[in-house]
Amino acid sequence: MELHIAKDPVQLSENVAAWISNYILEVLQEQERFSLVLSGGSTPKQLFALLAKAPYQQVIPWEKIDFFWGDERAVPFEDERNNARMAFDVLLDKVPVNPENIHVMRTDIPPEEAAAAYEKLLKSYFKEEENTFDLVLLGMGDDGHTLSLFPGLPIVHEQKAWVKAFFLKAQDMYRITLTAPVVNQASCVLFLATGANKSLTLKSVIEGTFDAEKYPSQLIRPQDGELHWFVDEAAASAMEI
Ligand SMILES: O=C(O)[C@H](O)[C@@H](O)[C@H](O)[C@H](O)COP(=O)(O)O
Repeated sequence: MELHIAKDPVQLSENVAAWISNYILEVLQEQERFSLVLSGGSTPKQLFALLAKAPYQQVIPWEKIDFFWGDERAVPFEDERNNARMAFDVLLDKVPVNPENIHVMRTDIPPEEAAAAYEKLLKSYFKEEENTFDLVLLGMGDDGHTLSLFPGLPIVHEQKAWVKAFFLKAQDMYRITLTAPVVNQASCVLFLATGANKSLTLKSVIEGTFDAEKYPSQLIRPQDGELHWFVDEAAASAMEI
């Protein structure tokens, strides 16, 4: 695991944008297409906005990227809580992407059907490849959740399925989410976390003993890939380093 600490959220977004852009260009020297998983939540918004502007808008070969999502709130696309909607508003509507390469988790059909359809899509996209996504962007909630893997829920123990839907009582909505097993087959996973309100949880996730039931973010350990945490000083403030 590699930890990158930035001064504040602005510097963090700048560092991550530069890092991602280099990584995409490097990987595309070896292969034709790049698979990228976008995250929801508020932290990546600033990053997406940067990527939509110069120099990244011009430098990144957007047409070679296949876009996926880590999780989705089962609300209509028009609803501002919809993760895909945020990515379109801030990034995808502003860069030269091919709509055919954007793979949203559908919210216009029952959540279980959407999860099954997404799993089918991923299995056919990755076929027999050893690794799945080239890059997965993730966020971490104050409670240690990532994706829609919330503390204490059965989804945390999923070993087999790549995508699952379930009703999240606490938010009175269905969630559709990738599971830890499919993310752990990715070539590279990058967590973004900012703010003092995440500091104690971040310390437990990174430096504490393994307790995935309590801190689902600990489930993310790519078997054969890289794991990077990009955090700001406030989020890192409780850690030993
Ligand atoms: O749809 C979601 O809610 C997420 O994808 C979720 O896992 C998110 O990444 C974290 O909750 C962090 O969110 P913030 O960046 O808003 O703190």
